[in-house]
Amino acid sequence: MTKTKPSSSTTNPKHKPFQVSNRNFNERALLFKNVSTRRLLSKVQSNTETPIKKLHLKRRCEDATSGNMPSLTSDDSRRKKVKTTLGNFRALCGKLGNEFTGDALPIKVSGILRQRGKFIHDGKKIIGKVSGIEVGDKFLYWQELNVVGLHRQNLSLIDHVLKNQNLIATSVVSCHFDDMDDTNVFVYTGEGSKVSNFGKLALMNSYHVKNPIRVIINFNSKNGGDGEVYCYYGLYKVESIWKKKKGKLDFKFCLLRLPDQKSFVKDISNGKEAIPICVVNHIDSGKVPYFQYITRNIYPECVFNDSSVGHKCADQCSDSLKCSCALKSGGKITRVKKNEIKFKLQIFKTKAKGWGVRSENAIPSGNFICEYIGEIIEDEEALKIVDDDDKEMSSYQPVEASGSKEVIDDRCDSGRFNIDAAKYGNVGRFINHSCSPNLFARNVLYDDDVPRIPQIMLYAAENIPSMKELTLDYNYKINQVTDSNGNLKTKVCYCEASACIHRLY
Ligand SMILES: C[S@@+](CC[C@H](N)C(=O)[O-])C[C@H]1O[C@@H](n2cnc3c(N)ncnc32)[C@H](O)[C@@H]1O
Repeated sequence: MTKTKPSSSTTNPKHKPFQVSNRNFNERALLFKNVSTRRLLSKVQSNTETPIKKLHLKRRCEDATSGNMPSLTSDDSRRKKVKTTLGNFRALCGKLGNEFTGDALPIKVSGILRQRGKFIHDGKKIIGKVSGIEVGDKFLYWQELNVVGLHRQNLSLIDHVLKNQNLIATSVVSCHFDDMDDTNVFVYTGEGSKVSNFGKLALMNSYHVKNPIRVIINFNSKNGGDGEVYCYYGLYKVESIWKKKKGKLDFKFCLLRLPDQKSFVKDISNGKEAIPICVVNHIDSGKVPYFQYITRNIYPECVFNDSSVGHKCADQCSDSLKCSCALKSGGKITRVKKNEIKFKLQIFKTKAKGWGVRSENAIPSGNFICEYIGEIIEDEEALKIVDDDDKEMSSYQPVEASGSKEVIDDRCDSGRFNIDAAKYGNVGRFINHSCSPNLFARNVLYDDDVPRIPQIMLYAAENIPSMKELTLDYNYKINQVTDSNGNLKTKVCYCEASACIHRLY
């Protein structure tokens, strides 16, 4: 995912607000003088007092429909239709996945569905809510947005329509998720080849018209093989426009979320977990430090180069007494089919330990909570991280698979693996240590993963009431943690358990 510096403030001195005069944007210029939009936009005047006038553009275009108009089909049945259509889309993708790859696959599938007349609201560009779609809905392909009528462009990030002779924006797709510290304010930078000048004009007009615009955020993971997810954030209106540099086509549009919509909690997993993971902070104004959310471990190169690495038991590890991997972990290897989070986990700010994790649902003992995911690193690297741990509360001690030193060894040349979740990780990276933990860790082999290096799965060790912090025993040995120079390191434990030994290590 492209990471940009958060820039939610509309008072950034670098980006002065600009206003345009009607003279610079008129249909005559666009239609008859063959003046390019670029040239027109370059005439945008900064710092004029004239309010932005509506930009007119005559073009043959289908007429706009309001999504809020009562429709013959009820919203419920439309929703069912949306779900069925998306189900069909994904089933077809699965079917044709061997014949078509990359972008060709969803394009092919969308072509088939169009031929079959399966597009919802086909031919209509809706302004406002699209019946059958709800805030928080996720889409796996750009083309799915088109099929359900949420965003009718296959190439452009800004969709638009002619309404009363004005070209106005109907929806925007953005990859700049990091601009959204607060989901009520959305700063759209509108950069890149997929933002047409018509799109920008439409957004400018929407500033004047104040029509609702659908905002769709694209989470694109480059690591961890998690693919793309598009999430519908709801309806917004253009509140202000900022011009970055005089004479250039660089604009920022500040969009505000419209009231009276389903409340929306930012999901720190970016839609990658089946159940969204929200962040709450009732302690201070601190934000969760940046990391990339992944749902699969990232393995070092040596794992793939070394054919001896990875589990190769002919009997698929069915006998833990014979299996070498299981023997290495004291016969403790478990097999699981799926590592999907089933409980509504929440990341929250604790009083003394930085961020922690709790569940909004009560968790019965023995249930799977989550995997501890990150980058698999070797011991030497892990030492460097121990060196860094004093710098800030939310630094990450690498967690050894199983938490005990004897378990996983001889995988890479230099020995054991540790999991470092500092740059890449999942919700597991926020689970704190307790001397009386309510979770326990197990090494498991994951059925479909190659190579089969054990992964760390976390389970409930007892019945856990809702909103109680989930904790783990980090299993550090007191007076045995040293930095890379061999100096002994200590850390105070703030777990507050009656059995607390007051030292983490
Ligand atoms: C895996 S992270 C856990 C999430 C972390 N609290 C955060 O804010 O991101 C481990 C770090 O959390 C802190 N921590 C976890 N449990 C703790 C405890 N019982 N007492 C003090 N600090 C703790 C330590 O700084 C430790 O290095």
